[in-house]
Amino acid sequence: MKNKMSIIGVPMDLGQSRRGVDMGPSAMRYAGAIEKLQELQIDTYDLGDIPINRPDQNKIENESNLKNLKQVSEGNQKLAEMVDLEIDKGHFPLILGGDHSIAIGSLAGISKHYENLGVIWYDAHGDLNSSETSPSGNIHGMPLAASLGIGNEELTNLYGYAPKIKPENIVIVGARSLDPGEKELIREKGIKVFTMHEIDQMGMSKVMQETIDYLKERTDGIHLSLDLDGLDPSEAPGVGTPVLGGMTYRESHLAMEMLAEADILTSAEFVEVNPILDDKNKTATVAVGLMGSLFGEKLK
Ligand SMILES: NC(=[NH2+])NCCC[C@H](N)C(=O)O
Ligand SMILES: [Mn+2]
Ligand SMILES: [Mn+2]
Repeated sequence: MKNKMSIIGVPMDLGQSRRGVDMGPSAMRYAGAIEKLQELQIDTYDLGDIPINRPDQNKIENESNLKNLKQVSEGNQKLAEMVDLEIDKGHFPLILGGDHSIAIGSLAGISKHYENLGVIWYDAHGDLNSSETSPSGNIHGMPLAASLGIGNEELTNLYGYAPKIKPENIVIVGARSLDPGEKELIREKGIKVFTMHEIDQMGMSKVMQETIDYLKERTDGIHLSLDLDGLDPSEAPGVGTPVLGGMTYRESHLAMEMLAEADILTSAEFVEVNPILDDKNKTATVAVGLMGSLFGEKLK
């Protein structure tokens, strides 16, 4: 892994309907994210937070059913530019969310640098909806589809090109809440998914080994998009869309340790930390602990 890391906060809460996830970057910084990285001898550049415009409450700004489309795409455009620039400098981008809609901007900025960007989507959800299939109109349920070039053009064509990624370069880990349209897309595109069922049956070690082996041979860079709701809500309660039966704290640390060991990541993001819904900043603290394992912290 690169030894220079750029931290980019994205205080975005407009991709879903529960306020507070905009404070995720602060919560993770407060939980010691920067200090943790410095402890690991990583040259850390904290670039602060990207400004996110608030919607004008007095006017309905778009005709589509996508909530806050304008502000979400504006924020993502800025994020894409910033990520792109940091990679140009040779830095590893670590993005702190914010709701998961920010993956649209992250991937837009990252993917320009790779022919075959791999994506590990660590999440209870597939985030493979489009305006046609979304049950909620929340853009945080759409970033993976948008990056595949599916959905509203303002999202799919963000940063001026589409698609950002290929279906065969994605691995979803921890899925347990998939909408009908998402299941159909997974089947149609042959997207690799390890649901909780497979994690229970195979064990996390085997799941991660297969994920690593699968992506290593077909990609030239790998982005980890880690949604804290991938973990069980008993261990990560501060999320807006919790789903029971998730990956444990230990399984998640093992996954991060295996990624560190394989040394395959070229960028990462931690999203959906909502300190308002949290229990004494527990979820942000878990996120920072996972960053430790992901970036090489050793137990002995
Ligand atoms: N990043 C997330 N937490 N996504 C949750 C998405 C929930 C649901 N599938 C939707 O599209 O509305
Ligand atoms: Mn999720
Ligand atoms: Mn998600």
